[in-house]
Amino acid sequence: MEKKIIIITAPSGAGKTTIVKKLLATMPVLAFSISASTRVPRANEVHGKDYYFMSADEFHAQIDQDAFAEYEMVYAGKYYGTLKSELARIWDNEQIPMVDIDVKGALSIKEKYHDKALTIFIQPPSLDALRDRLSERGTETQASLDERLAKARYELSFAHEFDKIVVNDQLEKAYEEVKKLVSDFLKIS
Ligand SMILES: Nc1ncnc2c1ncn2[C@@H]1O[C@H](COP(=O)(O)OP(=O)(O)OP(=O)(O)O)[C@@H](O)[C@H]1O
Ligand SMILES: Nc1nc2c(ncn2[C@@H]2O[C@H](COP(=O)(O)O)[C@@H](O)[C@H]2O)c(=O)[nH]1
Repeated sequence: MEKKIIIITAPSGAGKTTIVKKLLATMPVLAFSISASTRVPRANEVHGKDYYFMSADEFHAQIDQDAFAEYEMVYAGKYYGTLKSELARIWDNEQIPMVDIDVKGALSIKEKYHDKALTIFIQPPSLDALRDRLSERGTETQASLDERLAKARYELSFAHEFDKIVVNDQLEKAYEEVKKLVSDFLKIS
């Protein structure tokens, strides 16, 4: 099987994880690429399912071993990275990695795998909608919300660096659009 990769990126709160979860539920050929992160797990998050949670020392040891396809310090001094071993695990399983990462990380991984990658930028309808979604998700403090919104303004300017832009105004419509892009890319119906 050809080693393809799908990269979904967006500012925090745009809805990429929601769309990715819906795709994973209907397209068994896709597998979620579990990132490594030094952030604290949220309630209900599971090590080895949502993230490989690591201490900063463990993460740095992985950097020293050149274990990452990409990594970034994304928020609040916390590192997030895509492990090469995770991509290999998914390809070995005859599946396609679905990589849900921040904009800078997506630009570097696109550079690395450009010949086999489909990159999709999920665009929120507005910054106000982004603020509302992050507030309603209930995961952020005022400080982390401000940090994510400030970064979103910058990230939105990179939308055109990606293969496709999908506006997530109505979830179902955005999901169907992404599903069609992925199906066309993988040549499956
Ligand atoms: N089209 C939509 N309309 C309204 N709410 C939405 C829509 N899409 C997603 N949401 C909600 O917005 C919130 C943020 O979505 P989600 O967690 O998927 O964003 P994200 O881009 O993955 O964020 P992060 O990068 O922080 O992980 C969630 O509570 C989700 O249910
Ligand atoms: N560059 C990378 N960014 C990643 C990776 N895994 C997740 N992320 C992005 O981090 C933010 C914050 O996530 P949260 O779970 O704390 O809300 C979000 O934009 C993720 O997409 C990664 O491996 N590399």
